Amino acid sequence: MYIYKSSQIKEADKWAEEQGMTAFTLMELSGVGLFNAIKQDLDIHKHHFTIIAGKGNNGGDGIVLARYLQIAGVRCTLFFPLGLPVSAASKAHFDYYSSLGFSVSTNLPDQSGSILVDSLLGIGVKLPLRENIQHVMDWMNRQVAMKVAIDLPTGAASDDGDCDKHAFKADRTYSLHGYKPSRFLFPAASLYGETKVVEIGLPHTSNWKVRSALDVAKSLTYSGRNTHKGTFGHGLLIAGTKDMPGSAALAASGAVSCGAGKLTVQTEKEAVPIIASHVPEAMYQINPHIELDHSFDAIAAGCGRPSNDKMETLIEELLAQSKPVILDAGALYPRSYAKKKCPIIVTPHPGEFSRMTGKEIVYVQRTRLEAASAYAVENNVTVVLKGEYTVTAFADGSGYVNVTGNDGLSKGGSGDVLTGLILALVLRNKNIKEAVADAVYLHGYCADKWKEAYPAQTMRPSYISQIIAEAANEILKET
Ligand SMILES: NC(=O)C1=CN([C@@H]2O[C@H](COP(=O)(O)OP(=O)(O)OC[C@H]3O[C@@H](n4cnc5c(N)ncnc54)[C@H](OP(=O)(O)O)[C@@H]3O)[C@@H](O)[C@H]2O)[C@@H](O)CC1
Ligand SMILES: Nc1ncnc2c1ncn2[C@@H]1O[C@H](COP(=O)(O)OP(=O)(O)O)[C@@H](O)[C@H]1O
Ligand SMILES: [K+]
Repeated sequence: MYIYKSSQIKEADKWAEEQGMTAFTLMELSGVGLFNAIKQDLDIHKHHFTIIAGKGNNGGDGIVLARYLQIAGVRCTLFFPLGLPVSAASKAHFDYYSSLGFSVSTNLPDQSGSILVDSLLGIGVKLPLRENIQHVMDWMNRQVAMKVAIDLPTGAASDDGDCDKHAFKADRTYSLHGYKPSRFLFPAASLYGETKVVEIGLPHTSNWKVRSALDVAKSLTYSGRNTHKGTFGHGLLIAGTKDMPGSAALAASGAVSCGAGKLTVQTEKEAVPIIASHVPEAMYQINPHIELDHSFDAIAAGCGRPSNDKMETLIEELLAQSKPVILDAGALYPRSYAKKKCPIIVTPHPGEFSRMTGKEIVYVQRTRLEAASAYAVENNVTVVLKGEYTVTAFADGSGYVNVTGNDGLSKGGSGDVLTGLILALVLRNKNIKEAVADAVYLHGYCADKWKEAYPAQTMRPSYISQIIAEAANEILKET
């Protein structure tokens, strides 16, 4: 499924119009698409729909939906509390609707029917909400009904996570043509409820997508013939200290459980027996340097390591060699990647990303897609900006939003496991973009599997590696 900013939707509409697809027709396609999607999800004949429409094209979608519901014999009433439609396509649909003898009102009813549809504002919203609409929103939020938003909940921004305090709190949202970025950006994301995309027949042009099980399955099935441990790559994990051996153990377990052919852990001498007791498959190295002609196929560095001069020296060595490098935790600091000779993947959580970029965490969180993408393009690196709806942004401006994972992962050590998973999949898949996005998906999927069976709080980061096998099986079954 694709993600579109409001400017991209407007461009798509303009392009379609230039090809002869009028705004009136696009609105018809939106309305019929909404009707079909809602009919599929709900027993519409058992409900009474109250549709609250605005003066723009979001309101127009509500008018078309109301017509299809009325024609199907479903109880439906249409209200324009802000006044009658003003946009040309909405006016035309309003006239057609009225010509069929269906009535409308400009006053709010005493109470909503069992389904309340928010068709007030969509991507044309400019926050904050004006006073004239605030009381309408408050009335809508007070109603006891199933609350359904068209395109986006009124009062949520489209392209960032901003929202108004009077915004509509939807149980379900039907988004047209693609998700809007705010679906994945807090606080707006919490207004959407369950969200579905309604196709309206426009071709897809966005290079931002939500990663799906189908995309990931490829990574899990490749095995090959006549293979040996070298086939699946030799990874180097630079992680852990004598005080923090656990991070290295978690990342190493993640890497071997997810398919790394061979793994060497570079760590402090005192940490070796502890890590080895968790990961007997790994080999160990104490020398804290990387030679230019090393024999590893990919390197991950930083888990359980402090940010200090020693780390910076190591990173200079890493940037000078040519194999893919994953940088996490102590390896994440503001620096230039201009002289790098290798593909770089940085995996910050929002706090680390704020430290790397000098931007406030609140700003980072509200603009995660934009902020991660700008950094990836500017520095020619891959960015995995972690958290709920992890954003993976690539140097070519494209990216993925991840929808797997849950609060069971909100525990120290989850990020270390992810680094191990990314290392393993980068070793196995020459397509780094796929490898990174797949690792992020799989990591979250393991947590979702746990949460299906047990309370999220009982999840431990170390379980992720144990769940991978079953999770991989399920992903394959889903596709
Ligand atoms: N390809 C697709 O996906 C297609 C999408 N389509 C649909 O079109 C929708 C976009 O329609 P749009 O551009 O007409 O804007 P829309 O969201 O109706 O808002 C404009 C209205 O909001 C008002 N308003 C704004 N801010 C406000 C505030 N703070 N407080 C109060 N009022 C405020 C503004 O008032 P004004 O500023 O003009 O006075 C104006 O009346 C899109 O979301 C989708 O549903 C399809 O129909 C076609 C194909
Ligand atoms: N509520 C959540 N929903 C989805 N993923 C989450 C959630 N909380 C944490 N995670 C994931 O868990 C991992 C935490 O990483 P990080 O903050 O680096 O932890 P640590 O450094 O302690 O290992 C990230 O992959 C993040 O996306
Ligand atoms: K809406």
